[in-house]
Amino acid sequence: MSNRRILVFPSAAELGPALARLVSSRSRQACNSDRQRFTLGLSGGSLVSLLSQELLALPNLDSSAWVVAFCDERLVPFNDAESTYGLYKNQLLSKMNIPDSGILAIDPSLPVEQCAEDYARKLSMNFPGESVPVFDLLLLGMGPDGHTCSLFPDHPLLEETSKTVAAISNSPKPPPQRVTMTLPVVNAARCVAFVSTGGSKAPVLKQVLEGGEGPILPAARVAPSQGELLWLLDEPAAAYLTIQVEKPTSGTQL
Ligand SMILES: O=C1O[C@H](COP(=O)(O)O)[C@@H](O)[C@H](O)[C@H]1O
Repeated sequence: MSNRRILVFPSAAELGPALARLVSSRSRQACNSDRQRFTLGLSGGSLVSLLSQELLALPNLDSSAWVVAFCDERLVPFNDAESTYGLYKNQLLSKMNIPDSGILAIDPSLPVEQCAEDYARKLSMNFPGESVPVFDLLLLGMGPDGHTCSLFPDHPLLEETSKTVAAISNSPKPPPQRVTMTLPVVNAARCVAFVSTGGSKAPVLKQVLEGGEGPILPAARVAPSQGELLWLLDEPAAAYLTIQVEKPTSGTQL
């Protein structure tokens, strides 16, 4: 896996600024390319506060040409504490200069299957000419069970090949109803970066990154076909790894 890099920071406090530099550098690259815009997919969970805090600390971050979508979303009203969009709206998006038309959120008033179809339509309209949307950067998290987006171990959605967005009604992690990007979208991205911190992730990270006897977990199925794959970890999360990792310094290119 030559396009995979595993970067281990002493703590989340050191990882955070590097994550912000990654977003900012990929934004610059994309906005300066023929595409003239930066397409970013966000995940929920522990990423929300870390990313929000670090991006807002960057001086002069121009997000006027950003298109932001959500790698997965929980089917709850936006004012529910479980709404990923709601959390980002309060903590980050309301403080940036992204045009409203550049924020692609689900319609939580719809039944879950229709909500997934509606969200797939929104993605498709914003990626004209692409049968599978190709994002510049997808930021992913991973649960202690190895799930990423709302793709859970042993779930049939892992085998989805025709839809870009799928509905799930029986998520083992509450809330049960969610919509999620599928693996074809994740693996089409130009860059996918996982962010994983804390000792509770150490056992599953070993299984995902080093393999072994167990089943192939959802996060281990993320392997962008043309793009790069970055794992940004802190030392507690990386504690059980025996493979070679990078220990970044302030000069490390991301
Ligand atoms: O439920 C979810 O969990 C994953 C992992 O979250 P974390 O709090 O363990 O980092 C997250 O990436 C996903 O977006 C979310 O819906």
